[in-house]
Amino acid sequence: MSSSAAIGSIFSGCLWKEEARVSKDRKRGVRRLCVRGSVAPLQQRSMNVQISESTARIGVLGASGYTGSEIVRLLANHPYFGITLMTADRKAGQSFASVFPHLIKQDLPDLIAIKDADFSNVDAVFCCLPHGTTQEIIKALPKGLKIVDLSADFRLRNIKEYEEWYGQPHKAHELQKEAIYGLTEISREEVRSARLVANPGCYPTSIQLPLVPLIKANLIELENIIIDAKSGVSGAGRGAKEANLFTEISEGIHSYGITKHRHVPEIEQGLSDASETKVTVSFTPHLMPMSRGMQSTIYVKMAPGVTVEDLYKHLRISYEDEEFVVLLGKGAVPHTRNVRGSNYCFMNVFPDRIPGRAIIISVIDNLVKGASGQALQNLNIMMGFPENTGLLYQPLFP
Ligand SMILES: NC(=O)C1=CN([C@@H]2O[C@H](COP(=O)(O)OP(=O)(O)OC[C@H]3O[C@@H](n4cnc5c(N)ncnc54)[C@H](OP(=O)(O)O)[C@@H]3O)[C@@H](O)[C@H]2O)C=CC1
Ligand SMILES: CC(=O)N[C@@H](CCC(=O)OP(=O)(O)O)C(=O)O
Repeated sequence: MSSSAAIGSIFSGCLWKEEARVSKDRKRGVRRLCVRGSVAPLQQRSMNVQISESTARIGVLGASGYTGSEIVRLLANHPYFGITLMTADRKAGQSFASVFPHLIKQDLPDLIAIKDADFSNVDAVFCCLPHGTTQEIIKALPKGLKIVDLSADFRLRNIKEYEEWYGQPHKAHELQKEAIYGLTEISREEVRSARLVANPGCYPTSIQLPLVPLIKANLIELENIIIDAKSGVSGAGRGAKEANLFTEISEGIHSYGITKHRHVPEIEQGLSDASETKVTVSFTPHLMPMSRGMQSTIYVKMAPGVTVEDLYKHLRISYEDEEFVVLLGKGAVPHTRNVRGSNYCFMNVFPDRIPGRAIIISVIDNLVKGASGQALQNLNIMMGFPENTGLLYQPLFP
């Protein structure tokens, strides 16, 4: 797809009132959503976005997994992206609807093995594969493709650090240099011109969104950042594991990866970039008996003379123009259930009872802002579309 055939300029923050129906663009082999709709500008911030009438052809690698299927769900409301390729491993050869019956209404290609994939029919891919399998697969993809990789394989700039924390050799050093870390609100401009985006991990997304602006503004101390985080079980993927059985997870919570979780270097990389000095954190994740959702509770010491009101004001200024990051009203507690199924990050900041300290709470849906939603936000930017396209799903409640 080329976005050069401009037919108009639109506004960022558009609210699409959609009437969608599925049809098939036979010439391009795209099964797509045709959208008739009107654009209601929410903010008059013209971006002169180049809109083409043609639909970008999307491949979803690992479509039989949780993040892959979440991409498919989100693309149901995307007017410019149509899925032409879906791959699986064990489930190759099956229809997508037989693996995910809840998405039966979408007209989709069958799941095939990556070795049988024809990429001549694809403009961009979402790579939703386990880390460790991804580097060689991406290395072999045609060079013209835009790629958003949801795995951890290209998130760490320091190859040695990757090899240490992931316990395996990195197999695509050159690509690592090219990859842009796609925490959208923080690195939007670099994402715009990227060919390969490393989509952040779910915990690092929920943690960096509040901390990066506060660190950049020197409002918090860099020592003694303590992060207590909790995730729903879908964060562990769909593959069967004894530790993730209902009987192991329900009616209890437990910590895991204490001091050793793979997201530590990713969080520290982002916070160190923000402060331009090495930052270390204490990070302990927990598994919660819920299918989706993530909360990070972050304990920080404020810089001398700084108050919680200063943190609040700075977060408000940092995110007031952002569609997906929401600083709640003073005192309101972010709940994971209030962002479920949506691309929102809700956050807030509270005074600790210990003077000089603050408590920050950030919640996301691990599968949306923590994975597939942010991935779509990034690809929209890479392809020149408004970044909220297909992402205005409101949270599911209850
Ligand atoms: N779940 C989450 O909340 C988040 C996940 N991520 C990352 O996104 C990636 C995908 O995660 P998720 O969707 O949860 O994982 P799943 O285990 O649910 O899905 C993995 C997908 O990859 C396919 N697959 C597995 N092994 C191979 C292989 N060797 N070659 C080709 N395809 C393979 C599977 O196919 P099949 O099922 O047919 O065997 C499946 O489609 C991972 O790297 C994960 O760490 C990132 C942020 C959050
Ligand atoms: C509940 C659970 O198990 N969550 C996963 C994190 C999911 C994620 O973001 O994983 P990647 O960094 O591998 O992409 C974990 O802790 O490993």
